[in-house]
Amino acid sequence: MPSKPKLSRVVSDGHYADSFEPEHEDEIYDPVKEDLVRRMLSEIGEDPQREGLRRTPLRVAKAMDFLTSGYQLSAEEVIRKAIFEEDVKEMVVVRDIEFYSMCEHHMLPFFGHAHVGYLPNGKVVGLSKVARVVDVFARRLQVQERLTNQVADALMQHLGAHGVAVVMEASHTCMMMRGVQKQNSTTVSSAMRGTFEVDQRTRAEFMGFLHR
Ligand SMILES: Nc1nc2c(ncn2[C@@H]2O[C@H](COP(=O)(O)OP(=O)(O)OP(=O)(O)O)[C@@H](O)[C@H]2O)c(=O)[nH]1
Ligand SMILES: [Zn+2]
Repeated sequence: MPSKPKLSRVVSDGHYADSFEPEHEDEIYDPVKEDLVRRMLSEIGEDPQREGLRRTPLRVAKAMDFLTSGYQLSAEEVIRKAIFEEDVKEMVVVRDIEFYSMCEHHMLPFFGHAHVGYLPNGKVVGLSKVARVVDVFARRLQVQERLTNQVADALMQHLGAHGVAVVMEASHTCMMMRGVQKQNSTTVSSAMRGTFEVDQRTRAEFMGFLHR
């Protein structure tokens, strides 16, 4: 019988995570991340070996990979795949795109809706790609303002639009579950590029689409 792999390693500066002996191969996904989670569980006074927590490090590692998968993606690639030449001159708005991100200060979720508008310059982009670009940047450690700017800049740059407008409205769980503990505040951020930045009427038209 081959002996079971024993996962015990130096996590950082000489500290060892609790040793863990998986019963099945499929209990391992990313040993380094799982060791870190196991150590965190121990540090908060939990028993990482108890039944309910045995697979938690694996689940957390997978969840973290998904929630930060935006680092592996490029907005340029997403957009490049679905640009169509089209003689459209009027504003296109994709609104109420839900997003989930994580604040870089506490690594706690913030979530809400993004509204994206652009003025085409001979080209339009597949609508789903607008939502995908939001996810590319949301699935990283963020502050809301930078997220808003990155979505606007990526669309402006890779779509060659006359202008791009992005408004994001979000609830920050680091302000709800801890800290100042305000349950009902939402944060609105905006980024205006090109025509939206310089022409008040264009901006007002966009804002008009957001009020139903
Ligand atoms: N501008 C901005 N601030 C954010 C965002 N997410 C979290 N923060 C804030 O980042 C700040 C970090 O402040 P610190 O004083 O270093 O951290 P803290 O002691 O945990 O602060 P409190 O949350 O007030 O308890 C807090 O005011 C958070 O509300 C964001 O997306 N944008
Ligand atoms: Zn935070």
